[in-house]
Amino acid sequence: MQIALIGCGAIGTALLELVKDDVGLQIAAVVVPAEGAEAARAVAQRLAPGAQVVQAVPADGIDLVVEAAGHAAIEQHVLPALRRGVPCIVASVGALSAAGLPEQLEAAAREGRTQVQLIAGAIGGIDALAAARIGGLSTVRYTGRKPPHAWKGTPAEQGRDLDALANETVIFEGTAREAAAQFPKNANVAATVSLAGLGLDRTTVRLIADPAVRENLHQVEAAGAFGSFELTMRNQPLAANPKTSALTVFSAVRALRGKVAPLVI
Ligand SMILES: NC(=O)C1=CN([C@@H]2O[C@H](COP(=O)(O)OP(=O)(O)OC[C@H]3O[C@@H](n4cnc5c(N)ncnc54)[C@H](OP(=O)(O)O)[C@@H]3O)[C@@H](O)[C@H]2O)C=CC1
Ligand SMILES: O=C([O-])CC(=O)C(=O)O
Repeated sequence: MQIALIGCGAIGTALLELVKDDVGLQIAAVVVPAEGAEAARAVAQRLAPGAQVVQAVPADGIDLVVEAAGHAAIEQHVLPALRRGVPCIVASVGALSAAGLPEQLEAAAREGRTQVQLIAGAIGGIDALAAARIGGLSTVRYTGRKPPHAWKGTPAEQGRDLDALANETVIFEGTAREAAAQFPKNANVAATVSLAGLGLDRTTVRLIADPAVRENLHQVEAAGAFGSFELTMRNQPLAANPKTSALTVFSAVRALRGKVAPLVI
């Protein structure tokens, strides 16, 4: 299977490392902005020597796209690929918080007679939540807790010095839609939990900067006709990007391998 990888940052690089010896998965293209091409070329040379580094998904010869780039890449690269009939795996699930984008993705996939797959990424329990939704859910609450430095470059910095935080601090409370829009690099999980469960506007979200934690913690509490569950993930962050959990990479690789494996779980 010939694959185009969109993004060659923390997730993209770790993904290339993991799939470099997978016989059925050939990375044919790495798609990055022009400014990032030189750095991506150095990574590709080492981990995917057969790949071309380009600014758009090649129009021909690609069987599958995997996105690990950021919200803007969905409109820029994923929608056109879907319309051409290329299936896409998406990590930047928070992009679907933009009004109309879920419908656009569905329309593009329908036009191309293909599918877009949103990965679970840094969170577990998505299978249980999506199944529970069929019986009816009453509440879904998500709490994301990361060390203060993981919130740098986000609205969490407004009015506070993250380096000086002595106690856990709630930096956001609201809906999953608001969280995903305001924290595009930190609240994709909030969007994923909501899309699998009660939706972007009925899922309540709390985001916390906590100097007492080293891992990225994700907690989901859900209740409905199925019963209830509470889930806590204590994810190791990637060294290359403390905002991103290593599990996100494993989740993307699992999705890729699931496309070629004879038995899938
Ligand atoms: N579902 C989940 O659980 C999670 C999802 N994510 C999503 O994954 C994304 C990537 O994470 P991570 O690898 O840690 O981020 P990085 O910032 O380390 O890497 C992002 C990469 O994407 C490239 N890029 C940015 N914009 C575009 C674009 N429009 N088209 C093509 N390439 C682009 C960047 O290039 P350059 O450096 O040149 O800008 C860089 O190579 C996050 O932004 C987030 O949306 C992250 C964590 C969890
Ligand atoms: O990787 C993580 O821990 C989660 C994350 O950044 C996100 O939800 O966007």
